[in-house]
Amino acid sequence: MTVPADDGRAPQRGAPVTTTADRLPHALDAPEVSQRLAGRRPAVFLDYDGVLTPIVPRPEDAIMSDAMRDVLRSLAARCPVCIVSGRDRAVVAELSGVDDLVIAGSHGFDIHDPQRGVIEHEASRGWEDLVAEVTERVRTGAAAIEGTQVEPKHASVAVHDRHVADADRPRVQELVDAVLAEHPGRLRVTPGKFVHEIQPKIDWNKGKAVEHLIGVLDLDHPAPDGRPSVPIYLGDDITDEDAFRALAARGSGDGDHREPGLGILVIDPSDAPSRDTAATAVLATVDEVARFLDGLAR
Ligand SMILES: O=P(O)(O)OC[C@H]1O[C@H](O[C@H]2O[C@H](CO)[C@@H](O)[C@H](O)[C@H]2O)[C@H](O)[C@@H](O)[C@@H]1O
Repeated sequence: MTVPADDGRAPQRGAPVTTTADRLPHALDAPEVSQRLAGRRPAVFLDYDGVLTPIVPRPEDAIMSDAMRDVLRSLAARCPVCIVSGRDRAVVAELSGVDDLVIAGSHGFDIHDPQRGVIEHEASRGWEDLVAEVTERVRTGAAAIEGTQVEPKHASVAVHDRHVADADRPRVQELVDAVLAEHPGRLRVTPGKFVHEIQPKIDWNKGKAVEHLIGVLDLDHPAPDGRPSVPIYLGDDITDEDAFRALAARGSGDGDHREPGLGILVIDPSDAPSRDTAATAVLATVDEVARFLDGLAR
């Protein structure tokens, strides 16, 4: 359960506090961030689109810059770094040009560590036939709607409507609704930017994936140099709020002595001032993300 940050009530113990984007401090100079990091080692979880690359009109053009790749390499030499994306894992690896980081693709359903191989979890399998059937259904249905782009993934299928005429957008929604109705209770749609993402209806999300990774990577024990790790998650989408909430809920008392994490929302607050968020701080652009990560790497 979440409670608003400033409604006059004290936050409930264990409940992540939410606020709006326009009230978040800026991560590059927020005492909330520097104090939380002091004497600790960051463990960094990064969304891809809108965080490591700017949002662009076509998904296949979101290629990570050489400068961002250099920043990630420097950071990964100092602390754990994982990419947690809605995209297919192989596509993240290709677009980022990075093959030595942990990547959680398909909204955290498909996790791979270059050292450990595929990281299994409770939602790792069981939905393959459903996703294959739905992908074909969506491909067929979307072919009749000009401007749609279907993106098949390991554990979901996305239908983009950024380039669909406004008059035709309701047809995309109708297609999505029809597909869901054909599989009652078995599918859900996750929100995104001009995209409908159809997934198996399983209690798994980026927040659960991050918690799972914290366990598998042993991040709740001190680093080799003795410092505790502070998990930090940077994301821009509504689906990233699951990760912000998961990190904010840590270390809230009642025997939970884990280091609380930091959520950093990547959004220009003037674009979405009233966006509810469980993040602790904000960065406005991908360039600011690079500066922030570069600071962590030093
Ligand atoms: O979790 P993320 O790594 O942020 O991925 C979220 C979705 O990103 C991609 O779509 C979005 O970015 C595209 C490129 O900038 C843009 O053209 C599109 O309109 C956006 O929706 C990706 O294609 C999706 O599969 C991801 O789920």
